Amino acid sequence: MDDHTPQPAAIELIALTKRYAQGSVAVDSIDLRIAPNSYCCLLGPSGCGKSTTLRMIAGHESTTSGDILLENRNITSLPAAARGTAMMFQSFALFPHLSALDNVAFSLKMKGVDRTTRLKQAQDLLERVAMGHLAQRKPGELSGGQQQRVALARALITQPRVLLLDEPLSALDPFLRIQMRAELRHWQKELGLTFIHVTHSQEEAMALADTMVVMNHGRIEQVGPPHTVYNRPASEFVARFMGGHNVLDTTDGKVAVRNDHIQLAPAHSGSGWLATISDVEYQGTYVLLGLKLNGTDDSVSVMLPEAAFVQQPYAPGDSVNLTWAPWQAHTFPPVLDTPVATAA
Ligand SMILES: Nc1ncnc2c1ncn2[C@@H]1O[C@H](COP(=O)(O)OP(=O)(O)OP(=O)(O)O)[C@@H](O)[C@H]1O
Repeated sequence: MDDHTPQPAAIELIALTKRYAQGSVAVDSIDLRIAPNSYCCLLGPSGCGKSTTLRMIAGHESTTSGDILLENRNITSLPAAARGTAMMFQSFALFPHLSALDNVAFSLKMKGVDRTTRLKQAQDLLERVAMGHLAQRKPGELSGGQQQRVALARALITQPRVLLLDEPLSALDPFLRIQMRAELRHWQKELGLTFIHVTHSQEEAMALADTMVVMNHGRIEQVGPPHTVYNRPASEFVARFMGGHNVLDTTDGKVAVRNDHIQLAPAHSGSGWLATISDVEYQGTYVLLGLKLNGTDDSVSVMLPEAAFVQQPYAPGDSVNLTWAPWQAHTFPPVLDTPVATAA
């Protein structure tokens, strides 16, 4: 292979489609390439098809049509255990009555690997995730973070090329969730594997992903690094779904303006869009203002740094002028029939 040969994608989806018996299309002919050794988050509202996509990659759900390639190998019809993928589930789904060691060794036991070999491999993996000293503990005797590491070791024992994570953090309390996501990111880089993580949380996806895949109604709306998706949303849906944006109808068509890119001034002070403050929410480092555009039912949100708010404290009922720099009004690219969704 010469230096210019592109590396095969860790996972490539080609026109992947899932139609359930009742006729509804859960995943609608999606094309996607996921780069090797990357953290990819599938993100979207409930029902957009992200879990179905993950389950098809895992082999836990049949495909209606299309192909799934793992490092250029067509795995579409292979059983789950033969694909080179492993799955980590919500809340880690450890067996409560088994020790950490037996949890990790479990799938080797199912494969008929002898006891000495499987326990040795399980112990080695627990050492790798810094859990060797707690191998005999049961899940109930471990912290959330320790349980996550056992779940990771359990998923890794089959030596997958790609780890699939289905909302692994969603059942945790907010504090632990933030700690655990930092750990997941650390382990992905440390192990040099590709992680594909399904979440409905924009914040989680932005914190974790090298590549975000935003889905809606079974289709891919946008693929890209978090910074690009946030600053250059490909559609009105992405701008609204990612949050932090106002979608405004201007003479140039619809534009997205970040709520921290809108300037406020008292209404008598110049030209701009006239609005009335309806809500003031103190959030610590910033203050979030809700406004109604005068003469319309449209709402706008504006985020002010705390210091700016202290200098000019606005209150519900105040009339203000809204302005933004022209380069901070993001227009949407024309809609393509077939979304281009290449991340590798
Ligand atoms: N077994 C099934 N039979 C019929 N329809 C299904 C089945 N599983 C999922 N669906 C439908 O397929 C669509 C996509 O579902 P999917 O679970 O992939 O969405 P999701 O984005 O993961 O949502 P959530 O975040 O709520 O889990 C939904 O409309 C759902 O109702």
